[in-house]
Amino acid sequence: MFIEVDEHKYWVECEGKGEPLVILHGFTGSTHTFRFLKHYLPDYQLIRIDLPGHGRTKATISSMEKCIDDVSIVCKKIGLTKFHLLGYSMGGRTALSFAKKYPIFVQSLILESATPGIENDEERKKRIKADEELATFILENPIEAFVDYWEEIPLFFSQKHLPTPLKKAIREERLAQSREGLALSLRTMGTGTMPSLWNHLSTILCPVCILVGESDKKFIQIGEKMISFIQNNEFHVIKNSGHAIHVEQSEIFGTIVNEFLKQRRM
Ligand SMILES: C=C(O[C@H]1C=C[C@H](C(=O)CCC(=O)O)[C@@H](C(=O)O)[C@@H]1O)C(=O)O
Repeated sequence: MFIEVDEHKYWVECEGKGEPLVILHGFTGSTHTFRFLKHYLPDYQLIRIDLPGHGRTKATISSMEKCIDDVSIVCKKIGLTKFHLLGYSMGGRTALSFAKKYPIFVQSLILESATPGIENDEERKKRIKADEELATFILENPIEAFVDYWEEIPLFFSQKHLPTPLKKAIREERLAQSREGLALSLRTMGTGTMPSLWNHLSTILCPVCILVGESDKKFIQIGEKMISFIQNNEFHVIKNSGHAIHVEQSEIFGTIVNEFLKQRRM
């Protein structure tokens, strides 16, 4: 269904019964990304939202702040006052930003391969420049050229061993995104553009489950640093997986999420 927030229209998929879990996909993803999770979470109401620039959502977003404000209104409009929140990569950055600003909503937080942003000003400026160059590349080339590039970044090397049908499905989801939407996402909600949350992690008081892939060295380091600031946390390094654990180790991912949620019921 579409939920309107000002002039924006968010595509939201809701299914299942039980405690609510709001799920936020990653860059190039959509509500399709986590549809499989219903098989591992039969006792939950799953709410998947297409983030700005992705899927069927129509939102000329201006910032991460505006995105999480919109998400808060979407959740209120569908009757959610308290929910578990799961985010993957870009969705993890968004979930963390949301939990910092709207803690009253968040029963527990699950972060897959997520960063709280970039603390160092010089590093942040470099990332903003890199994301701008990527956004320009996306707009100046066919979507196939971007997806060809994106599939080859080191973060996804471990996906090369995946079964062909699964690789095909991931590629098709990426090809289905609009170039304008992806560029908008990078320019307005990118890792460098978003305000760094590093100095705010200690204010996150809800239970936090952090998952990273064994071969994703960058995000293992980020996760290990994050848990030193987050009071109530559990940290999982998933064997035989890279950045997209939910793809590479779906069963382990679903089992950990289900176990974590069962111990944090409302
Ligand atoms: C390449 C880096 O950052 C990008 C990688 C992962 C994030 C993501 O959401 C990818 C999801 C996917 O394609 O499966 C993306 C983001 O957070 O927006 C980052 O731009 C990196 O080395 O940090």
